[in-house]
Amino acid sequence: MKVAVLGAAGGIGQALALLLKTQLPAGSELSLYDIAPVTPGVAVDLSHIPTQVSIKGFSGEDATPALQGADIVLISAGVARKPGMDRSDLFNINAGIVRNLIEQVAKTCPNACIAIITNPVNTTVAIAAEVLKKAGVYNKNKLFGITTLDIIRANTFVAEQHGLNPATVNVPVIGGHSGVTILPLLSQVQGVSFTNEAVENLTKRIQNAGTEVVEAKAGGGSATLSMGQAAARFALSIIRAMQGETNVVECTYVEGDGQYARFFAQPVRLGKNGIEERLPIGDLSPFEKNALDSMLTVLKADIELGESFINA
Ligand SMILES: NC(=O)c1ccc[n+]([C@@H]2O[C@H](COP(=O)([O-])OP(=O)(O)OC[C@H]3O[C@@H](n4cnc5c(N)ncnc54)[C@H](O)[C@@H]3O)[C@@H](O)[C@H]2O)c1
Ligand SMILES: O=C(O)C[C@H](O)C(=O)O
Repeated sequence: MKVAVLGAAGGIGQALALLLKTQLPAGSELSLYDIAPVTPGVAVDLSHIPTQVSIKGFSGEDATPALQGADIVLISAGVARKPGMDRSDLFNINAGIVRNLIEQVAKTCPNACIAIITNPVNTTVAIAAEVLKKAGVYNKNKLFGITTLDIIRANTFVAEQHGLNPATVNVPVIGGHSGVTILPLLSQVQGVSFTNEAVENLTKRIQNAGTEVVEAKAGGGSATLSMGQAAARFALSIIRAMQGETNVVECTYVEGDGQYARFFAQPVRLGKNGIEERLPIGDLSPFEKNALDSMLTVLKADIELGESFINA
């Protein structure tokens, strides 16, 4: 199993690489790429951790050497938010970075599972899909936007509020990964009930949690460590499913049947070839139905922006 991390010298990339070096199955290969010259050094640093995971680092303009033979490509290359910015403000820089990297993935490891962290995720995943389509190698079962950070935040906040062990809480989060498009389904949390006021407040906090970190870091970037953990969990789930474990389910932003929007975050069952089954979002409360209806204009516009970036 070979996992490539693109953007590996960044805040997320380094945290993610550390978690993968210590948690990937024995015999795996970890390949780190970033435009930053420090990247081979990050790999040397991690290589001193005694695990049965081999690691190499690559820098410069060409990602190809890092991508040769990759089964999974995780992309966090790009710029992060500063206070006062929305994720959509990152589009101008990150759209071109994702396009360029996906073109190289399409040529070098077209059968890999590709998971995108780079914001704005609602749009960068659409960009990736269109680049892969143009190259004739798009497989909608192997392209993911990572929204796991929304799930782990929701689990943490619910557990804190109700005095529970967060490891036992599972909040499905659907829609997309920005503002109102992030919709936690609190009505589906087993064994916990919420007042209407608590649902509104918690939903807002989960939607705003990225901004909470951006403001707390005061110009020093956005979530990196929690995102490293979220991306590692998602990557390890893909790997467990590829290696034959059954019933591995994660919420992730994927191309589905288009019932709500072309791309939509929903639970999926992972398998040997990426998505095995897109699972239903289940019953929604009146609050959640209303929130779902109201997010769709924003989500569809985010997706169209990505599609037209490639096809215009
Ligand atoms: N999906 C999510 O839930 C989520 C959560 C947190 C952050 N993010 C996003 O992840 C991205 C990265 O965040 P970060 O905090 O790691 O930022 P960072 O600035 O710390 O790291 C980004 C890295 O990308 C590299 N890079 C830039 N252009 C590149 C290119 N063309 N090729 C290869 N590497 C390139 C930089 O050298 C840097 O090392 C941002 O867009 C951020 O908004 C997403
Ligand atoms: O909020 C950001 O800009 C980064 C990320 O999308 C997050 O949710 O923390």
